[in-house]
Order: sequence, then structure tokens, then C-alpha cells
Amino acid sequence: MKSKLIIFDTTLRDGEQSPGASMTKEEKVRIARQLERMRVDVIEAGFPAASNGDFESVKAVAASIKDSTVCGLARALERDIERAGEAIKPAVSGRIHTFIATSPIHMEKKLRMSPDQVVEQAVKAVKWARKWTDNVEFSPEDAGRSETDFLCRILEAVIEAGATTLNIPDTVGYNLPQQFGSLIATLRERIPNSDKAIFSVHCHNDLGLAVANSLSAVLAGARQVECTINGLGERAGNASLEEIVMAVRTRQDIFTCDTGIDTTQIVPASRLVSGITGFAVQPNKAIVGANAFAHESGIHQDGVLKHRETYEIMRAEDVGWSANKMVMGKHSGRNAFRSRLVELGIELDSEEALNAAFARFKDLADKKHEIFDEDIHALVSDEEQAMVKEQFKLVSLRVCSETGETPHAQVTISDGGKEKPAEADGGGPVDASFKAIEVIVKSGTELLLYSVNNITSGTDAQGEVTVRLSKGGRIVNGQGADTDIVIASAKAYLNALNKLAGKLERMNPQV
Ligand SMILES: CC(=O)SCCNC(=O)CCNC(=O)[C@H](O)C(C)(C)COP(=O)(O)OP(=O)(O)OC[C@H]1O[C@@H](n2cnc3c(N)ncnc32)[C@H](O)[C@@H]1OP(=O)(O)O
Ligand SMILES: CC(C)C(=O)C(=O)O
Repeated sequence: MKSKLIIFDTTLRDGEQSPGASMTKEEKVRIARQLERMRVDVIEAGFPAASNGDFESVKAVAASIKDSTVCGLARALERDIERAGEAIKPAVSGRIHTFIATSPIHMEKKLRMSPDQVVEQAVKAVKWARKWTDNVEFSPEDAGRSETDFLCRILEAVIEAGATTLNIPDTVGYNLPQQFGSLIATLRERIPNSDKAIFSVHCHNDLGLAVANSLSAVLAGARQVECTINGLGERAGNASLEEIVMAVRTRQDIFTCDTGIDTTQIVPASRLVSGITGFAVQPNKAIVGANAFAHESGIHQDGVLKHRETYEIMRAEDVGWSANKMVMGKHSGRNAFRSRLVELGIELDSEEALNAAFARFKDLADKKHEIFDEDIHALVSDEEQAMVKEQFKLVSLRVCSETGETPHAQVTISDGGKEKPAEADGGGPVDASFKAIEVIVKSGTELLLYSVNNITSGTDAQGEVTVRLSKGGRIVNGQGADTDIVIASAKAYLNALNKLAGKLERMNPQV
């Protein structure tokens, strides 16, 4: 039988300590509801003594949450503890978390207290907190740089005073995994009555080791991990909830405990926190990054298509993604390309046609970072159109674009050998050029995409423009290159129209 690993989320408290991540009361309640939906055991909602706003936020979270314990943080001061006690009063299950620093540097330089005074204050704090609730957590702040003997002394005293959770913080992210794991093992072994309290850890990510240190502590017997969504938190952040939960779940062959988290709620929680705080999630972030379940290289795509577990240790659906992703790009192979064609309902009648389309795909992928489904439709259609003659050609283009004036384009194109002039205004020089061309061609197409890449560098770079047009269910890409991007744009537009030309003639016989 596996034991329970308690997940204590501190996104709303330590996460909010990230510069720029302040949340309103309503935002905290929305996030707390998502954490409850995810079945987080303890939600640290804030530091009630910090401000009236934070007091009200913790109170509002306490009043809204039924299934998770709601916790408020407090210094080892009676007034802070009273604020925390008041704030968590509406909770079905409330906790007070009190802390005081125990490292020599913090005691001497910051608190300016002797070790004896710190022990005395810690004991008083736990007793004050017990007047409000029997669920009291104590943290020796900066435990990661504290002397082990002193930690044993203070922790023994706070257990005696009524602390039910002993949280060991690596406040400045200084520890290494093996060292931190053995600290937890030592404390559990040496403190009398250590089994009366749950050992917890709270790791910071200054050396990128927050998750590794937390997991090492769990292997040494810690049964609560403090963590945050997306690893948000003071400085480099805290251990990320999604990584802790999924590591424990994925390596059940190693861990003797498991969490009660509904992992399918992880991605929605990540998105909610990112949206509210404005902190974007990096694409390569484990579990919740956009690329966490995406495969671009041919060998990997081939493996995953044959058997998912060749390159995936978790299922995307289990953490709340709709599915894993095959990203089509320059590293993709023929098997993935073929499979995407099947998904898109595109049938090529021979292996030669597939090879030709694949060659064009690779050429395009050399120029474009990611190839979308529309690109594949377009390049297959390009293949069909390879033999189509050039109906429209750019003869000349003159564009006038001035501050305060509406851009105006005069264009002459050759339509099947016959030169036709036209002019039009537009929202910009490119828009005016396209409108002038449309005066002649009247294609009635829809512009799906317009993009500019520079082929060479510098201010005289060759600009390559891609224009994607759609008409009657057909999609084509047109390309044009020139040092003048307005001319490149007109060429790209005409190139796309040429690919549709067979149809256009039928639609506009008088043109
Ligand atoms: C590691 C962590 O994440 S700890 C949590 C960090 N979170 C926060 O700080 C929350 C936001 N903080 C605040 O709003 C303010 O700092 C407050 C309201 C808590 C305190 O504000 P102020 O009273 O103006 O004090 P200030 O912040 O300037 O200094 C902190 C004081 O608390 C003392 N202190 C720090 N930690 C503790 C503690 N755990 N127990 C008792 N006293 C403490 C300091 O020694 C200092 O005391 P001093 O004023 O006698 O020198
Ligand atoms: C209050 C404690 C747990 C803390 O945030 C830290 O030490 O980092």
C-alpha cells in the first residue's frame, strides 16, 4: 500500500512573490478553484499580515474552497498569527503556517536574535497558532544553510509545542539533491517524536535544483511537497507542481508514495496561472510547455507513429493536453509526412507523387520554421499545378505612400500577353497593390496568409513574400522575391493567382 504524498500549492503566496505576479482577490479565488478541482491537498492562499488586500484574498479563498485545506503564512509574531487565524476562519479546513529563520547568517544579520531567542519565539508562535487551529505548520527558514544540530533542537521543541507539519525550506536554493535528501533522513532519524509530524519540503530553484531536491527529500521520507504551478515563485521560482506530481506518478517503480492529484487538470491550471500573471510558459518547459509532447524530427516521429512509448514516457492526455503533436518541419521524415497527408484526407496516386511533394515540403521547410496543414495543402496543389502556364505577369508597379496620405498603387500586368493597367487605394502599399491587381483579375479569392522572410541579410536583403489564397475549397501559396518587398508582394500575389488561373478563366471568361 502506497503512502500519501501531500501536495501543498503555494502559487498564491510564494508564486505571488515573483516580481510582477501580484494577483487580485478575484484572480486568487479563480486559481484556488482550479487547484481544488485538481485535488491539491493544501492551498497556501497568501500572507494575511502583508496587507489588507492579502488578508481579504486569503479570507475569500477560505470561504470559497471546500475540498482543500486553506493556509495562511505568518511570521513568528503574535499579530501576524492573529491576522492569519482571522483570515482562515471561514475555511472548512484551515492551517496556519508560521516560520522563523534558523541559519546563522539569517539569525545574526537579519533577525538580530540569538539561537535561544529564535527557539523561544518559534515555540511561542506555534502555541499562538494552536489557539486558532490544530493544523499548524512550522518552517525553519533557510534550513538548507542551518546547522543540523540546531535544526534538531528547534524542530523537537516545536513538535512539543503542537506543530503538526515540519516544513524544511531550502530558501535560497543552495542544496544539492543528495545532500538535501540526507538532511531529511537525518532529521527524521534524530528528532525524538519525529513521527508525530509530517515532514515537508519547500525548495527554491536558484541552481535549477528545486524539483530534484524535493524528489530526493521524498525518497528520504518527506510526505509533503510545497510547490507552485509553472514553478512560479521568488527569484528563480519554486519546485514546479506539475513536474513533482508527474515524476512521482511516472516513476511509481521507485516511489513508495503517490499524490491524489487529478493530473488532467494540470495544463488548464498552467494556462490559467500564466494568463492571470502574464508569465508566459517557455515552450520547452516540462509537462506544460507547448513542445513537451511535440515531435519534429523524422526518426522520433517514425518511432512514435509505430509505438508511442518509443519517445514518450507520459501521455499528453493524462496531463490535460488534447493529444501529442507531430510538428511538420525541416527535420520531419517521409513516414510522418505520409501520415499527415492521410490525416488531411489528401490522396496522392503514386509513390513518385509522394516523393515529389515530400521534396517540395523539405524545400519549404528550409525557409519556414513550421509547416502548417495549409502549407501541405498548398504544396500538394502546387505539385498538381506545376505544369500550369503563367497567365499573369507583373509589368510595372508604382506605389505612392506618404505620411498622412492614403497609399495609392498603379499597376500594369500582362494577362495572357495583353497589358492591362489599373490603380487603387489601400490601407498600406501592399494592400493598395493587391487591390489594383484585383481591379484587373477580379479573382474573388480570400487572402489567408501574408508573410515576409528575408532571404539575405542587411537593409538591401532579398525579401521573400508568401501569399496564401483560397477559392472554392482550393488553397494555394504564391511566392515572390525582390529587394523591394512591395514588388515581392505583388509577384507573390500574381504567382498564387496563376496557380488558380485555370479556374479563373472559367469564372471570368470576359477577363
Ligand atoms: C522566505 C519567504 O518567502 S518569507 C515570506 C516573504 N513574504 C513577505 O515578506 C510578504 C510581504 N511582506 C510584507 O508585506 C512586509 O515585509 C511585512 C508586512 C511582512 C512586514 O513589514 P514591516 O513590518 O514593514 O517589516 P520589514 O518588511 O521592513 O522587515 C521585516 C521585519 O520582520 C522581521 N522578521 C522577518 N522574519 C521574521 C519572522 N519569521 N518572525 C519574526 N520576525 C521576522 C525582520 O527581522 C524585520 O524586523 P525589524 O523591522 O525589527 O528589523
Ligand atoms: C516561508 C518559507 C517556507 C519560505 O517561503 C522559504 O523559506 O522560502
